[in-house]
Amino acid sequence: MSRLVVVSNRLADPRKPAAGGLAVALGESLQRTGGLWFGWSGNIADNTADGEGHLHTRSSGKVTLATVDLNQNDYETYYEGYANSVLWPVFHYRLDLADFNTRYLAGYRRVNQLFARKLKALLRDDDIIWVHDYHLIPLAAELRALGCRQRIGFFLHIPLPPALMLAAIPQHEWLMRSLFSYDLVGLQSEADVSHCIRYMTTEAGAELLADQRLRAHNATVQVRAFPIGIDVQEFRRLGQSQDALDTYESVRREYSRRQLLLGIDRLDYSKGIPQRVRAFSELLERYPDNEHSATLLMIASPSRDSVHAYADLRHELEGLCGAINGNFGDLDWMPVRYIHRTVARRRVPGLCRASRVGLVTPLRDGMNLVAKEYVVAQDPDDPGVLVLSRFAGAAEQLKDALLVNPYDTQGMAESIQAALHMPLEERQRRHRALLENITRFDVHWWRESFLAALGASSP
Ligand SMILES: O=P(O)(O)OC[C@H]1O[C@H](O[C@H]2O[C@H](CO)[C@@H](O)[C@H](O)[C@H]2O)[C@H](O)[C@@H](O)[C@@H]1O
Ligand SMILES: O=c1ccn([C@@H]2O[C@H](COP(=O)(O)OP(=O)(O)O)[C@@H](O)[C@H]2O)c(=O)[nH]1
Repeated sequence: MSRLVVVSNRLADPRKPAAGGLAVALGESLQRTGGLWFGWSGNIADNTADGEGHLHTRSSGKVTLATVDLNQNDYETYYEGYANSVLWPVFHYRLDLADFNTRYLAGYRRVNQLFARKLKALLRDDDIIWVHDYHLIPLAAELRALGCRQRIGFFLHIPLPPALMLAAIPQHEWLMRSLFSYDLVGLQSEADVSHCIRYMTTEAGAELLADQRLRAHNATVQVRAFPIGIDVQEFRRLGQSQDALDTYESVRREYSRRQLLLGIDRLDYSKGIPQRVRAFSELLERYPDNEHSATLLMIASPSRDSVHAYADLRHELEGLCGAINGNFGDLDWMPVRYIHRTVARRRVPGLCRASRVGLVTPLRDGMNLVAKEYVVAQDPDDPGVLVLSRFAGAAEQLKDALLVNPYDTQGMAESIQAALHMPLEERQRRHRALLENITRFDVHWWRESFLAALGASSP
């Protein structure tokens, strides 16, 4: 049987839980299949003779982890620069936040070339290679240039925006052309697939063939949606652990007189966190019955904080939370608890189960795994309600959530009020339907269906 080689910027030890959806999902997937997981070590090392990072390998169960250090310049231009100041904002529809600094592209190309060189030395002829996310779009082209003939698939974890938005990236032709070096390109949603096909046919002159295959530049690539899922069984097991039970009990005790609303995100402008706080403020204004009762608990895990837009967001949020607590708070009630810290993953199920409402309100999100985790964590006899942005990839699947528009403050306040007062029977019905979908399309379905399609693609 062929070995699976997974390549991603961010790795996690597959036997240790991690924050960030990609690392969580890939760790859980690789635990099943075994194989090689290659990517950035997370370290910055400037002291090598050739200026190139060392390769480290170690085993973790059935998985070999192979990682490369980056030097400071590459970290700044590739990770903070091209990946997180060009591709991340544009792919999340935020052209206003993009910084098209020409220095970034060189770093992005250099690191993709470095990864290709280091990885090639580890490859076997019959490996199946699965590359992940926007950091590594040109990796297959670099591997092909070095003579690699293996099957290579690509999965994009973030949204793919409409054609004209992509076209704002000065190097969009080069970037999108490099997708033709893959045999299969997987996206999170049907909306992303339609944007990709439209871009390829209108901007790249591609011909659309049967089965969503596109032909251009002497190559054919298939583009399909494979919405990522969670490991439902593993998350349930996590929910039954002592840590999860303790978290649940202590949160229930602390908020016994309150209705808890919960948000868990990386502190990222794509997650719609200020919009959520404004909607909560509107809720208290319009429906005063919630005063002294509703409490918004927001866990905002630090992320990419040396990129300007993230620091700005942090300040904005601190101001908003301070204002709402000042305006509405009382001696015995703080409406918002904002925690700028990562909570250990083992605490996530207990927090979700103790909350009456799960607030997942991104302005754009590739998928959003927290939405799925929130549902799985609920007590089926007395489930909480998921309030979900229609702009999260998850909304294409989770139609039984209360779908909201995060730009509509009033509408979102009304939906939160409806969630807080939803009759038990309706909560149970919605929860059953959501759980069925999440269980059916779990992370193993995602991995198996992507790899089956990659195996069936013409090499
Ligand atoms: O690695 P970081 O820069 O710290 O960021 C964490 C990850 O964020 C993004 O996650 C995405 O993948 C999730 C799983 O498919 C998806 O649910 C979510 O909507 C995406 O935002 C990013 O795409 C990853 O590469 C990062 O590792
Ligand atoms: O403080 C935190 C914040 C997030 N997470 C986990 O990190 C993942 C976030 O994935 P998601 O797809 O929602 O968003 P991303 O951060 O990847 O954009 C989920 O599994 C969360 O449970 C966590 O364990 N602790």
